[in-house]
Amino acid sequence: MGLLLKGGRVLNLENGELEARDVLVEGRHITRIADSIEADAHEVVDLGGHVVLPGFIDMHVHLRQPGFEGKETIATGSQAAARGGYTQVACMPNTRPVLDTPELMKFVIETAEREGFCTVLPYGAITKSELGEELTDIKALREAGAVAISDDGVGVQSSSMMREAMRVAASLDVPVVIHSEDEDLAKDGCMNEGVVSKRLGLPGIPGLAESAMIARDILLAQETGAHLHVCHISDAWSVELVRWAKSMGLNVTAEVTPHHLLLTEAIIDATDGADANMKVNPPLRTEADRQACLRGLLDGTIDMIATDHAPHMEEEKKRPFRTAPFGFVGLEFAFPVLYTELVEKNNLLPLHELVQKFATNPAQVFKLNGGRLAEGALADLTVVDLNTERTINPDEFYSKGRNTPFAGQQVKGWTVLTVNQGRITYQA
Ligand SMILES: NC(=O)N[C@@H](CC(=O)O)C(=O)O
Ligand SMILES: [Zn+2]
Repeated sequence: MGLLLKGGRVLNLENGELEARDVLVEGRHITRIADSIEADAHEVVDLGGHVVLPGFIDMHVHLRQPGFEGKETIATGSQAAARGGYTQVACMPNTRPVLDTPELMKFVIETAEREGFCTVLPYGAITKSELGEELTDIKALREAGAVAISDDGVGVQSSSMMREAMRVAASLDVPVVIHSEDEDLAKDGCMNEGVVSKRLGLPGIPGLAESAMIARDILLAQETGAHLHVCHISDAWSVELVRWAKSMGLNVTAEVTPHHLLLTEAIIDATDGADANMKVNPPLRTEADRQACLRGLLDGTIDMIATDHAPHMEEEKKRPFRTAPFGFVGLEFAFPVLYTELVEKNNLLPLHELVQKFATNPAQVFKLNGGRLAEGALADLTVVDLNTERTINPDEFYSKGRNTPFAGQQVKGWTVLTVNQGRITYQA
């Protein structure tokens, strides 16, 4: 018995047309897409004209397991992902212990298969315990299923260590995914360095702490031939550097978060730094930085959207701005908030181009099986309602995290159905 999705409109990812089609899923694959498919002998879901998209892929999430299960688990985080229309997420290794061994790759993959609601692709750490002192066994991590390597949460400070990591990664065709942060420049800042941090008397993190590291790593990627992927880009010069690297033909890619595309430090200014739910790393920056990120996304300098879903406990986020942990949740509303702001309200790009940044591009860049809607493709898909406006309400989250500055916003584009490898993982 197959799963028959009747009466949906399938998005043509090339030309943006919405085509009235039925979609038949058998086993883990899409077996037919046609004007009308006979319903007998299949489980039928009526899509009522809603829009069928390839399942979203998020290359930057924190699932917190093992070690910080109070913040999130593989089960709750992947369920949040499914609710947000995601079918694949790549989880960062800044857990406890850090994901730096083949056994831990196996632990994440098997826990997700047993308890999860989407495909979970673990990152292996670049250095043991993310201490920046000793390289992990990158080959063994890859063989155990690491999607790429990253020390996300911290930057690799030592240039020679990063150079060696890129040499090994290049020889194994493993992407190097960087949290670019020069700790010496970032010191113990808690927000963007500038007029607002000065007014509030809070220690700042300059944009340079990010861009200087990106410059270093682009040069190392040039020398070693590694594929360099830049995480959560937030600064105008960083975007410029990635644009330059691409123009030189280097294998450099980048992601941006919904918050760096839509928010600035002005929200911290307006609330006098009283709410640590506005604290994230890299920090919300200036309007000029935000515009640069937006331009980078629109002209293809930035390849994809990633949420950097980073759940923390409510008590932790109630601490003063200076001492609360960095991070926002994002999986459950990333698509609606960007669809509403970029496509619906401001007409900055068409729907199918936004979807490319949510699905097609991450699949292509990281060579994943996904991001396609076609007969024979993996049945990873999401169905969204582009008409109904609803409020982003943290009380409804499947994630254990409630920490988001987007709470209360009214947005459209909510997922009504998610299918991961033929299995319904979310239904509104
Ligand atoms: N982004 C954040 O503010 N926090 C992330 C770490 C990270 O992605 O750098 C976290 O693990 O909480
Ligand atoms: Zn990071």
